[in-house]
Amino acid sequence: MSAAPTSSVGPVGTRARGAAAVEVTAVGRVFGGRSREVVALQDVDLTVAAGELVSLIGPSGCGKSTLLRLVADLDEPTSGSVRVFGRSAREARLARDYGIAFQQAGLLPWRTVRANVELPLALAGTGRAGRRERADELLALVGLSDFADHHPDQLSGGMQQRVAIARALADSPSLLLMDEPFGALDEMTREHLQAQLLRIRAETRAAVVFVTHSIPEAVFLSDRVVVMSPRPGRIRDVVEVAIDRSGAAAGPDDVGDDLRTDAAFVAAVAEVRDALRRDGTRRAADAP
Ligand SMILES: Nc1ncnc2c1ncn2[C@@H]1O[C@H](COP(=O)(O)OP(=O)(O)OP(=O)(O)O)[C@@H](O)[C@H]1O
Repeated sequence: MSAAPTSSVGPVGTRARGAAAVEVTAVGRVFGGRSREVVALQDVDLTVAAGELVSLIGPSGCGKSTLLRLVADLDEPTSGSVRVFGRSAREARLARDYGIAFQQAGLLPWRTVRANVELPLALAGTGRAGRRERADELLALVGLSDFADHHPDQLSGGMQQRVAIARALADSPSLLLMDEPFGALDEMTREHLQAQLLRIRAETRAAVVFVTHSIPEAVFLSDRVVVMSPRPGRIRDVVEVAIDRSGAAAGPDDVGDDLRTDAAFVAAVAEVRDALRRDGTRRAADAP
């Protein structure tokens, strides 16, 4: 694997003023040796503005997770470049520019639920009282206040995932990278957390890159839905979602029902579905 150069524009390690949250330029990622090459991504260009919420959707194996991992500096591109707030993905990771919530909750089993949520704050040097207050606030948000002193193995998979989401939000990151974070949850919890994500995003103005298999989820959450094609993974279509979310997720019990029945929502769902079908990726829409 040869990595792309990761030198920064501007002073090393500083966030470029006015820079996009994510700027992916001509990125390719090839796995394996010459005889068994898998071209997971090819010629991918994607810009996510500060504060924008962009979903990636496409059939299994089209490279959604790979793209997210490149942004998170968990992997390096074979070609092209990835920049986060104007600096390299590595510098952004070291500066804790983003929070991550992936399919696997990835909690530390020896720490309590609260201590897991507090972890990013501890790394950031937040004092004990501040950490506890923020963790308890986030655990209330994801409906787990009663489990703060439990350990992860005492929780269901869905509950563990909610802890991971709370942890990703702990340090109020400017960018959230989320890989099917609600995939394992029951429908009611999923809709609740989708609505809360909109609310959190409105409050924090964080940019979000969100991988999902669900067309309604992508449309409900996103300013733009990026439709990817099967291998080699490329961006084939971008659907703008111009729905008015100002009334969505008004309170903790709101699940965004008004938005989900809105004519513009229904039309956008149809548009994304058409885009997936045009690309011959009918299997992508496997969620309600
Ligand atoms: N570490 C790796 N080594 C070899 N091949 C890999 C590796 N990671 C991913 N791939 C391959 O790259 C392609 C893209 O995988 P990726 O996980 O990004 O797809 P995806 O769109 O997220 O899939 P899903 O929707 O099923 O999660 C697949 O063909 C996968 O087998």
